[in-house]
Amino acid sequence: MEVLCSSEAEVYLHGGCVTSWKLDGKELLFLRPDAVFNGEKPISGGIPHCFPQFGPGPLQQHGFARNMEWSIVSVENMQMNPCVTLELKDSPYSRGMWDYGFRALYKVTLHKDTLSTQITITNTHHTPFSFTTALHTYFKVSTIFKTNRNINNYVDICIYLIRVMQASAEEASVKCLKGCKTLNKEPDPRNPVEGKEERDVVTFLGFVDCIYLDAPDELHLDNGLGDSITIRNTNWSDTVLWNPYLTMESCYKDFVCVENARIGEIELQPNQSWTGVQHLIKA
Ligand SMILES: O=P(O)(O)OC[C@H]1O[C@H](O)[C@H](O)[C@@H](O)[C@@H]1O
Repeated sequence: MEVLCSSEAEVYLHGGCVTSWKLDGKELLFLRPDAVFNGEKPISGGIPHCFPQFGPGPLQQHGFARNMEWSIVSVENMQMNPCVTLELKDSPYSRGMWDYGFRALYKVTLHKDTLSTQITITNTHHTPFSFTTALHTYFKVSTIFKTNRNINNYVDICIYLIRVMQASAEEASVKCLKGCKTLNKEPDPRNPVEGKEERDVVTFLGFVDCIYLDAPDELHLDNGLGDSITIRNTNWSDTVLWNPYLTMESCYKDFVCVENARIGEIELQPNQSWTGVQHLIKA
């Protein structure tokens, strides 16, 4: 997908995953170095789906939608903005894990400065079902710990200290979460610790795996690379921040996940639908 040569996006049918969003050639999403595109596992990076379970829970971590092949329903040009709609339906594979009929429609629209996604889940089963879900968006960032050299001499120490002093300009941060109730999944994801976010500006200075309940419908991400991205949503009530720190030593300095999520179960009656909209807007 491309808009007047200034913005581009890439979408894979495997997992219905947006893997790239570039403005003027600059990538704003992140693909982990362990990402593979052979269909053998979910694509690690971009905007993977978590459905029908955010997790942890009885199904595999983050559910099966990110493992499955989605299909194209339509490709349109909406007032010069390319738009692709993908579909995922239950199959013997999904029924083996979650025995319900469903239809997911995922519409991805690329505007000049905005990447918009709309997901609609419909219950096509004859009984109600419940699910949790998220868009597990990986953003490319810089953190203050990023240094391309080992700190082993006086010059390196000086460079490192200068970087730390410049941290406010160079590190990724998220604004607008102050006051939210938090469920910190560290140290035990199955028994999250309740709390409240007191910071105006949330940074990623170590391992982060935290749910923000009833988060605002607009957040601001500073990626530490000179870009400010507004994350606006409708119906995605919760937010999850994740950075794996040293558990992913090769790449933790280069991305953060800011995930629009529904942590509490959504129940759908037969033929009922739920829709969540996300806009990523480069300021
Ligand atoms: O490695 P994955 O299965 O993609 O999951 C990566 C992470 O996703 C979310 O942000 C969860 O809150 C984390 O608990 C989980 O570790």
